[in-house]
Amino acid sequence: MPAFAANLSTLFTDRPFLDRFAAAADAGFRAVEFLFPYDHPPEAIAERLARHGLVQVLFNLPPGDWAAGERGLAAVPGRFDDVAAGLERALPYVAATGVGRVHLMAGIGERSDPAAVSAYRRSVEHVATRLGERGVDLLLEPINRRNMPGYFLDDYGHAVALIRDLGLPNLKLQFDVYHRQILHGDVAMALRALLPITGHVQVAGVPARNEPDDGELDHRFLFAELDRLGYAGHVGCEYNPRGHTVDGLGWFAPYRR
Ligand SMILES: O=C(O)C(=O)[C@@H](O)CO
Ligand SMILES: [Mg+2]
Repeated sequence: MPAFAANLSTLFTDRPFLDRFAAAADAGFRAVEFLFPYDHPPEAIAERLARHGLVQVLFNLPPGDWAAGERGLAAVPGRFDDVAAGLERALPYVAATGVGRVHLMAGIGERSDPAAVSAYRRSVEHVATRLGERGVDLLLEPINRRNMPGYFLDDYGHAVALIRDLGLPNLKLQFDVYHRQILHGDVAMALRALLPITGHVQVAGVPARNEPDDGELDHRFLFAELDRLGYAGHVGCEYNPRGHTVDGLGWFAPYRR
């Protein structure tokens, strides 16, 4: 049975961020992930993890100025220094939480633009190398453009080619089942092919991005498939609940440990 992580940026959002750790633990989760921790000191997050016996499995490196529309800077030409500074800003959170993997967002840009392609490669290589010195994985996540208009990395082929080409042992794919289905479909076959380079899996129903029991995919089949494939990581529950988070956790009951 796969282990599940509550995404605290999308679940339990009826309470302040730091109170979501308790809610996740009370609901039976043993692990959490979230998008960004940077509004809170690293020690405050570490304290909540310890208090509730939770493992931190993932968060994102700083994305630039989100309010201004930035969605990461890795593929934005001329912003390498900001990417490097973002990594330094994140390192105290990596140390405090003990997280084993972080996601680097690519940003807005075109894969047909050679300057963006080479900026992305340079950023990814730098950040992965620095994280590798600390035993931390760097993840790249293809994201569909309906949810994130203009996002550079909206293609599995591009992500996989870069991961294979750089050949860094700690550089891996963030396989978000929701985005995969919207971008390319063929989810189970892609899991089979890409599991060796997959560092994290996330899930949501398609197309509404609600609970995984909702929509066109059979979540029970996919979770069993992850077992058959020997996936040893976590599945991040990155969905927007239909109502109150706890009321929608019926799908989770058979997987609670
Ligand atoms: O949008 C998603 O899907 C994510 O996983 C976010 O972490 C994007 O950063
Ligand atoms: Mg995701």
